[in-house]
Amino acid sequence: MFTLITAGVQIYSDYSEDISKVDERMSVIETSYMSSLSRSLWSLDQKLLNVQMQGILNLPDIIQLRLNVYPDSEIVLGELDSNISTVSHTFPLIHNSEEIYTLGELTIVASMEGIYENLKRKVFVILTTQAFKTFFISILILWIFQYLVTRHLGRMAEYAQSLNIKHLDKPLVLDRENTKFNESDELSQVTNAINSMRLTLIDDLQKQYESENEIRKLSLALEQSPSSVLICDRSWKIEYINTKFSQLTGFELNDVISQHPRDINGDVSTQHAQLWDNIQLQVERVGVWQGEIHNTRKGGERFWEQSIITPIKDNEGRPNHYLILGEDISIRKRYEQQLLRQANYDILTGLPNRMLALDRLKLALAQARRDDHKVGLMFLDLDNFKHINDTMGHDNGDSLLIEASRRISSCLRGTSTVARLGGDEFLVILPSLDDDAAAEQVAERILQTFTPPFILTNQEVFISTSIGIAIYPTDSDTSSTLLQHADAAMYQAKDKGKSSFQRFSPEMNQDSHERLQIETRLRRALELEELELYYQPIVQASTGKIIGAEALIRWNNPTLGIISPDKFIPLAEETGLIVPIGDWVLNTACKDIKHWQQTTGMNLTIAVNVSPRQFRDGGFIETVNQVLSETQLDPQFLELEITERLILDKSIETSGIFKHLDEKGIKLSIDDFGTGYSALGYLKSYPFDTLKIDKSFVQDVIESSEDAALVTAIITMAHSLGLKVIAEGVEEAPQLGFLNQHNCDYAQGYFFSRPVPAEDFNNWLTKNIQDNA
Ligand SMILES: Nc1nc2c(ncn2[C@@H]2O[C@H](COP(=O)(O)O[C@H]3[C@@H](O)[C@H](n4cnc5c(=O)[nH]c(N)nc54)O[C@@H]3COP(=O)(O)O)[C@@H](O)[C@H]2O)c(=O)[nH]1
Repeated sequence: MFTLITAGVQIYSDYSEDISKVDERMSVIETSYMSSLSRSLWSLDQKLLNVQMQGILNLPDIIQLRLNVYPDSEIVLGELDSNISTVSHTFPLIHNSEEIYTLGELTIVASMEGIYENLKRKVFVILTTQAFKTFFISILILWIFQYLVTRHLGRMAEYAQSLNIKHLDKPLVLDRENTKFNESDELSQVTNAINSMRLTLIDDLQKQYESENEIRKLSLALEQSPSSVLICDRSWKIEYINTKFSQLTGFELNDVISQHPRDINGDVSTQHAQLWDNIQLQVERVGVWQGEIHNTRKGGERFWEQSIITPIKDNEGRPNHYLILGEDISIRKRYEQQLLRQANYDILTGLPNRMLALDRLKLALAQARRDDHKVGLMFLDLDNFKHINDTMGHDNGDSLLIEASRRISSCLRGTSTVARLGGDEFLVILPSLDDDAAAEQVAERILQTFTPPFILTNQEVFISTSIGIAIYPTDSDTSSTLLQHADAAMYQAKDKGKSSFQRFSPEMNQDSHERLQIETRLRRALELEELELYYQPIVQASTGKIIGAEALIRWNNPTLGIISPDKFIPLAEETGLIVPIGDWVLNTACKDIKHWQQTTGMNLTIAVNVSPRQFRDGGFIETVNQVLSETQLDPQFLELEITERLILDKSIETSGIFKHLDEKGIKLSIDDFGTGYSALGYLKSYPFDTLKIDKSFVQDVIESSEDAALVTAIITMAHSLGLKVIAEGVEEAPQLGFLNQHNCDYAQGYFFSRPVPAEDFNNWLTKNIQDNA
């Protein structure tokens, strides 16, 4: 097109040039001939006129001359062919003298044929050359375009066609060198665009893969969720249930699809409908509902479900689905009910426990206040229960408690409450009493029901109970004070000689207060360093030479003064405080005896008392090992004093502990021998080294022939079993004489020394060594 236009322009320009040549010729004729023609005409010189006109006619392209001579003659030269194109110019012929005369006019007709012929030729030549030129240039351009562009476009097209999800690994690379000139040309741009599209595609595919994985994972999680899952549409119509839901309820999707979750359990009660109205309202307003629903399985079985219901919101935050997560909590519910029962009832006896008893007491007091009645409160504690429990074992102890609770209950009216507070303590609440005497009558009846023996493993056992009574409103109008008063009265009854009841009187408060005070202060005695060890020497009976000492604890409280171990050890045992206290005693005693061994160079033994409660504590052996390793005391110089009570306590697995202690080389002695109730067979079965004759026998050994016989028998028996014998409570020389006479090995008592603080013991030790040197 461009070539055609330029060719057209060139042809037109040549044509215009040829035309202008004609015009030029005309103007040459005008300037060259017109004045001479005018003169020839003025002078009427026809010959010259003809010559001049012939001269004009001979000019190129001029084919005809028409000379109009005014007024009416005309001279025509040349032929005019009507088939050819002409152009004519007419020139006036003017004679310019003094006056101007227009003599005629000359019309010159020029043929255009030459011009047209010339034009045709030129058109042909131009078009032909242009066509060739265009053709070759086009070929060249096409080739260059093909080399530089088209083949790359083809490569791109081919790449784009082969581009699919599976073949995204190779980038598009053009078959050309990358130079700085082409690095940002269109092909590079397109290539980069395709490659970045490929990367975006890879990225998108990766994301799609990840999100598909995520969706798959989530849907698997939903499907395999241990909770039941139910999804409803925005109108609360079920759309989806997971496997757990089907397992839990027995319903398949077809059973429940499009139903409201409220309706699937078939409960048409208004209460159930109300619950679901509340659930929907709360979920829509608050965004979550949590609670327990009593549901029904397909088979009709009821179960408790813990549910969480939340909306699933769309991107605009509008709920478009609802998610119901459920968990079968029937077992937990049952367990809770059981716990509730356990929380309120004593498992062993089935009686109300302390918590429920206190509730009932408060209720009884409120009612009595309203009705202006009295309430009787009895605190019962079985006498010597601990001994039975320790000696006959816990199973027998349990049977005894069950039978005791049965006997107590049998003495009461239906409106009364008997509760077990723990251990061997019971509480009886007598509501709506008319007078104080009524409570005492009940107490009397209870005491009587304890008269017949209890049968424990075919053995008759006599057990009594001590009862403390407090009356509302006479003794107090609050439940806690009434309880304290009944407790104080019970202790008084025990002190009175057991198997009795005692009405509360204000003086009793003092005793129970004291007990409480001791307990509270004992808890802090260790950390306040109020405990101290006293040492009492143990000597060879024949020479009086020291062989060791017994560690005896003392409690020196700034407010209560020196408190005897008899008073606080039982309390420490009851409360469990004996474990940390016993650990402290063991550690201090081993440390002190190690010190005296080092200062005297003697192999002194330390005897330490161990309570059954310490044995029951799982960490006893570990504590002993740790103390020995910390104090570096050789185990053979530690003697643990164990009472018969421990041996007879079937609830403690003693033999393993004894075995371990024995293997370790630790000495074991049986303390207070003779005060126990049981057979002596155990002496053979346990690895004892020493037997300590109780001081009660030693003290009367001179006056009482029975005690003398007993002491003699014990020494003989112990020796026959390979045991050494220590006689405790030796206060007088005759007692020592008797013991020596009967070959008692060792002696301990005021005769030698009272238990004294460590410093005094150290002095005594030094003197004893000097005396026996
Ligand atoms: N579990 C622990 N029990 C301990 C510990 N320390 C002491 N106790 C026990 O407390 C009970 C009372 O002890 P205590 O008041 O120290 O009485 C001891 C001696 O003082 C006393 N004794 C010693 N010689 C005589 C004497 O000649 N006459 C006399 N009337 N009394 C004397 O005997 C008690 C020693 O008893 P025993 O242990 O049986 O050898 C007492 O049962 C201690 O066991 C402790 O750390 N842990």
